Amino acid sequence: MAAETFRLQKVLETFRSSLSENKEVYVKYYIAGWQELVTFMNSLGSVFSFISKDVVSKIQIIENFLSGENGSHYATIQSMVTYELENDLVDLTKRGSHPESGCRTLLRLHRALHWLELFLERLRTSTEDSKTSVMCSDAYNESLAQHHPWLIRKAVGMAFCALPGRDTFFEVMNAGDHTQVVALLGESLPLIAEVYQITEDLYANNNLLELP
Ligand SMILES: CCCCCCCC/C=C\CCCCCCCC(=O)N[C@@H](COP(=O)(O)O)[C@H](O)/C=C/CCCCCCCCCCCCC
Repeated sequence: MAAETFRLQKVLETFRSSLSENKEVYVKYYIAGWQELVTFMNSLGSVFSFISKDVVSKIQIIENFLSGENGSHYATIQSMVTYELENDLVDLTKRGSHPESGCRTLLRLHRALHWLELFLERLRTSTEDSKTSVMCSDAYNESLAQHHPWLIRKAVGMAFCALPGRDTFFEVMNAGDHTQVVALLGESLPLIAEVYQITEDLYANNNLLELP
């Protein structure tokens, strides 16, 4: 079977589809957006496979909830939070009988979405001599790093050194020439930021931002 081709346009479409009219976030499209990003990361080589495996396992956990008998409660992030909290399905302070709740699993992807937003904004405004490894690690240090232990931070730091240059990145995004990629990034970023902010507010209002 031919490997799936990444297109930045598809990421834009899935995150756009994830927002309902009343600004709820559809879980199905949220994880479809992540699936697209995994395709991108897989095309960068096996040095990133420990990262994509983690994302894939989190996507799988959420997909299992979605296709399970209580799947309808997982239609949006909002309904998932209500359902899991009302039914005591979330380990709130320490890991216990619900170590892989939907809320906790999605929180890990949510934090990573912040990294993505910061990184893509750097990429959008970068110049020819900007280094993807520096943009990536600056964005990482400002976001995800504070949630990762030393060992993971070290491994991630090493993986960043293997990142291809800016030109290759733009090429793999598969969205035309540099000007077109920059324009599409400009279109995608507000959507990603909106999805991020809606989720952040929801989690903050329910004291879920530090789930173990
Ligand atoms: C539009 C295309 C351009 C950019 C495309 C980028 C594609 C990026 C795809 C995925 C990004 C990484 C997502 C990482 C999710 C990490 C979730 C997490 O924090 N997991 C940790 C905690 O989970 P639990 O143990 O509590 O269950 C887990 O311990 C982490 C394991 C692996 C390390 C994760 C490192 C994240 C680094 C982020 C930068 C990735 C750079 C990719 C390069 C393109």
